[in-house]
Amino acid sequence: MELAYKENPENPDKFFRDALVNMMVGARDTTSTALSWFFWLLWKNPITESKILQEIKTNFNTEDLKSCNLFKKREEMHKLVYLHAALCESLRLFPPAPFNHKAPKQADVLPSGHRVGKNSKIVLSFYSMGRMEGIWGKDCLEFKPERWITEKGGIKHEPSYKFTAFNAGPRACLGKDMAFTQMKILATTIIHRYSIQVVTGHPIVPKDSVVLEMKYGLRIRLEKRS
Ligand code: HEM
Repeated sequence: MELAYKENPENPDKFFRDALVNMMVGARDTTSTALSWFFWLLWKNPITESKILQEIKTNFNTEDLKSCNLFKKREEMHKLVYLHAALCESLRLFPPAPFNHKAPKQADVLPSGHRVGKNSKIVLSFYSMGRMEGIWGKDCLEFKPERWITEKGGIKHEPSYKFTAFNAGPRACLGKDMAFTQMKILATTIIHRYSIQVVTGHPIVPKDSVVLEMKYGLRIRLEKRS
């Protein structure tokens, strides 16, 4: 975008349009898609939901919970280890950016020994990588937030070349921290007030698209917690 602006400084409208579309697709659509899959997985895994609810109640006092005055300090965000783990697990199984592609500037040999020609394109399927037994183990298809938690109860950090939802290397997502912040605020605010019930019979199917949205959306009923 910076390059586009420098090459064409007399047309700032195009620059701002591109910046805006970039943010809408790269920041808004990815985060909202991640949350749809997350809430669907919670509905399918009520034990995970109750563990998150318990974690919220343990870490916030009743007054703050009632007034939604939740994240006054950034450190509060790091207390919700189980919620963080459940979000990572959801992003592993349903990465909002399900694939990426790269092209070499010149013919090269990959560390694996594969030769790539100047005009080749390498397609990386982040969706498949998140479900490969060789990468995540025998239980790779199970939704298991525990895999992200260390024996000492902290977050287990996985290398970005393994957990690829935010891409890896120099073009990795710049908004990763902001995305987690937004998802945690939203998830905490909703989960401590409501239980999400997916409408019976509503089909949940991934859309064949650059952003892994739900083809028919997520139709839900909110049940207020007592
Ligand atoms: C769950 C939410 C998100 C996911 C899964 C995600 C994922 C990604 C991925 C896979 C890329 C690499 C795209 C490519 O190479 O073609 C990327 C790039 C980027 N993301 Fe995110 N993103 C998320 C949220 C956000 C948010 C909230 C922001 C900003 C507030 C953001 C800003 C960016 C930017 C600026 C880049 C381009 C980085 C570069 O090319 O140097 N993202 N993101």
